[in-house]
Amino acid sequence: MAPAISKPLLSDLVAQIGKVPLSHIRPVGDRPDLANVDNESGAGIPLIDLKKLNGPERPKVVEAIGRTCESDGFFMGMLRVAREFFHLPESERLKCYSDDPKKAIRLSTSFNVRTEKASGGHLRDGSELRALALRLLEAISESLGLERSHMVAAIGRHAQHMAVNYYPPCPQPELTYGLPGHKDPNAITLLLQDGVSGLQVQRGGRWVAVNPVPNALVINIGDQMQALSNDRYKSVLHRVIVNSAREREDLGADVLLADALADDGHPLAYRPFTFQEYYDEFWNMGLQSASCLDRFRGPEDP
Ligand SMILES: O=C(O)CCC(=O)C(=O)O
Ligand SMILES: [Fe+2]
Repeated sequence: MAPAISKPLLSDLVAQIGKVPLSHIRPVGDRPDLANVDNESGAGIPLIDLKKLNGPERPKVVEAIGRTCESDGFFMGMLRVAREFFHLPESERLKCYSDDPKKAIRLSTSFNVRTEKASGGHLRDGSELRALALRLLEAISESLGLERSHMVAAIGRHAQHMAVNYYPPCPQPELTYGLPGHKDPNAITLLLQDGVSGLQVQRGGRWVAVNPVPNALVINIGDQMQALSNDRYKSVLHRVIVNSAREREDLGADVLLADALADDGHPLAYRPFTFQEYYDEFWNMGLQSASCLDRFRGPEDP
């Protein structure tokens, strides 16, 4: 039987009332300010041919990955799954509903429904992408001047989350978000967007649109990579805005860390912590700030 939930799913609510429900309207100071988004320079987010990691040009690709991890934390590397799922009858969709953000497979309506009022429809679920993520971790190790296997070994046991995010058309996109500004808590995120824009990254204090490039993955560094690289690589603030004309979907795969610890020859910026500790803190703080890395700054015993 479908679980009883206190809030209707947002996609159904919007279709019924044709406007953003009051509960989902953001305070005036916390709205997307759509007129003030840089839609052009997102083209400057590097497009890297990952196939070349397997050939003679590997050193150049590794260097390009390192450069972009140090500056933007974002680079670029289609699906009908979400649309099919979200067009199923409500009773079928509710079978997947859970408000527990740590559950690997769940239907939800925001980043953290326990604390957030932001809009969105998300089917979080959890293969080939893992293999690519591990190859990227190898390239990232090399870009930091480490052995190819360093990051994967440092990470040790790891898990992967997969999320299918679905954003229904929103009649008043200026009043709310698809996902509010956040940094990813994991090590690395691989994202396959459909053809609809919505993802934005903060660069130099401005929001820049990461417009979809056909067949390209968007890859971004998360908090664990920032800690593992001892702050050399940055976990980057990003958000998703919605639009009134088109639904949008994407598929994201995150590599999570079990045990994060780094020493690249500099004083450690963070005290040793396990990913479980970090993940608990991240969800408990409820997106009050974009990341909780500062709470893990060390050393523990000065
Ligand atoms: O939907 C997107 O484009 C980004 C999703 C995202 O940032 C996330 O799931 O953490
Ligand atoms: Fe994200």
